[in-house]
Amino acid sequence: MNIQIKNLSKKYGNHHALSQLNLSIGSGMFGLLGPNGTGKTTLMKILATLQAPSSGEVRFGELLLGKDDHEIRKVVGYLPQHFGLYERLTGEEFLDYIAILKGIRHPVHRKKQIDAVLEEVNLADKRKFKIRTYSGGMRQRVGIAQALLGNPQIIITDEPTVGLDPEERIRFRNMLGELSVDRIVLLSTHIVGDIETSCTELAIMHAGNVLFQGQPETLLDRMEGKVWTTIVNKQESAEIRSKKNFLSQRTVQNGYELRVLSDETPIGQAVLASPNLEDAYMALIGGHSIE
Ligand SMILES: Nc1ncnc2c1ncn2[C@@H]1O[C@H](COP(=O)(O)OP(=O)(O)OP(=O)(O)O)[C@@H](O)[C@H]1O
Repeated sequence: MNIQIKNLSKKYGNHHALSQLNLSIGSGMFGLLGPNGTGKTTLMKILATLQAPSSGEVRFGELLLGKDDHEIRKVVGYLPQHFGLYERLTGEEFLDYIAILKGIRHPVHRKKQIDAVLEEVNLADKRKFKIRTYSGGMRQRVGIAQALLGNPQIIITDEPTVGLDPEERIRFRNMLGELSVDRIVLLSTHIVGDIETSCTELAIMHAGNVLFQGQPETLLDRMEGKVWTTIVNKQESAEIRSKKNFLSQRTVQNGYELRVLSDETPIGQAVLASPNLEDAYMALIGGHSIE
């Protein structure tokens, strides 16, 4: 299974949320990275058949969005950004309810699937606990469990790591990584760290467009020799930060460590740094082309 998106556009009134977007998504974990308001949720909703595009084409293998939506819903599991859980139900009861809504009618089939998904998200031992007792990470794992019911080939998650503490975030990402071994897992996020450690491929989105699609390593290769770091005082820092090639700043013991984008030494004492994904993200979002 793969997803082919061609010239996809979505307008809300006069606002272009997506503009002629092209993406090709194969199996594995695919990260969709972009600032808030950039159109990620709109794209996820379109892929989950919850919203129609204004124009363009989306194919899931042979299935065409808009024509084969009933079939597409069987191959797609979706964890929305704002996901309501029934606090009074146990994890198991909630999944049973969703399984019925998904049309898994036979109680034996339902039980088998619920057992399997609870194992997959590592919640089997908490199945009899009420959802109101679950931590943020456990709630997101129930969210993935419901998306997995029906055994879809594609799992779409919209900003699933927001609100998780660092440990939960890492565990959650690892779990998505395991699920992506034999599926497409789409992870939308504005957190660079989510992508850095877990995605085999990524797209960087900004203002309804895709600025880059490919492997994280490709992006890092393109940044090689262009990222410089320098330690400066407060006044120098303010000066550099006002320039277009400024990437990021970190407070250190003897001042501020700045990272800047440049084809040659930007200032005397700057040294060449090993580029990271955040550098690439900041450069692309800042309007620099990285070829
Ligand atoms: N139903 C709507 N009507 C009008 N404008 C909308 C609607 N939904 C989204 N938008 C606008 O479209 C743009 C893209 O929104 P979208 O929610 O897809 O972005 P996003 O990248 O997912 O951001 P966030 O993480 O904040 O949800 C935003 O400017 C948003 O205000």
